[in-house]
Amino acid sequence: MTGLEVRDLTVRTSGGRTLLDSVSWEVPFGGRLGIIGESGSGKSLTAAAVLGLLPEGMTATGQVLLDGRDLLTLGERAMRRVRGAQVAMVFQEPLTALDPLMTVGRQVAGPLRLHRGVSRARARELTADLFRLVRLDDAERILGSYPWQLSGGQRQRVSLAMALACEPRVLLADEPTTALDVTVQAEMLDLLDDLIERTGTTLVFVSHDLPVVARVARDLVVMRSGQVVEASTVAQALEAPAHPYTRQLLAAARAVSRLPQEDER
Ligand SMILES: Nc1ncnc2c1ncn2[C@@H]1O[C@H](COP(=O)(O)OP(=O)(O)OP(=O)(O)O)[C@@H](O)[C@H]1O
Repeated sequence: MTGLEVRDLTVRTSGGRTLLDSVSWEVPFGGRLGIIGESGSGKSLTAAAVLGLLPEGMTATGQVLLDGRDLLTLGERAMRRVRGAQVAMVFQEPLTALDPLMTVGRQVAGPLRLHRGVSRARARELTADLFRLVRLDDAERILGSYPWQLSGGQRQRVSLAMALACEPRVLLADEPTTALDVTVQAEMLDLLDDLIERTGTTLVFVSHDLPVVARVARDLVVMRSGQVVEASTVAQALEAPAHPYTRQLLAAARAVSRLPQEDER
């Protein structure tokens, strides 16, 4: 398949605990997959395994096929070329991804120079373009700002710009809007939706929040205790969830009334 395919991905701790148990899913290039599940279900570990960033001591078996090439077999050097350039990631809390001691302009320009081999001046221009792309007003000022000088929403836009800098084929987003307030969250999701649409980037969006996933994803994988319990489309899961756990997630989302009730749709 041309796309990203995870096949029988199993992750164990050095103590032999199985954290991911034969996880399989696929997303074609240009597709949008949402991975949903409660805290501890294995969503973040799945993303980490795809990027070759599992914590020390954990081992992964199975396959992570990007356009048919198994990323699990690559060494660290080869994986570093995949990360950022082919599969990029946006994290829940941008402060963990951003260096507090470096201006955000330099943090985005750095990988651009590395991966695209452009001059310092060109990298700065491209970074300003990216900041405008993620709708950061006053891109010039923001280039010279440190992460702590920006709002949470601005920081998340910067990390999105950083992730998109090398025009990755796949964008992995791990709860990228959870730390934001509801209005900023909605703006970020609209922005992400628009950018994905325009650039044709493949999206894998990880969240515990079904309404959020429903906004940006088309296909859906539901995880529980390290396993995939349901794989369908978002529309189908909202219409007729097959697994009791998916029904539970749906009921919980409807209880906080951010999804239409059945009789309203
Ligand atoms: N470094 C680690 N060492 C040992 N166990 C871990 C480690 N990281 C995660 N786990 C365990 O792996 C399981 C899956 O964790 P994971 O972080 O992938 O869940 P999640 O679905 O992303 O949850 P959340 O929504 O809270 O981020 C959990 O049981 C967790 O306790």
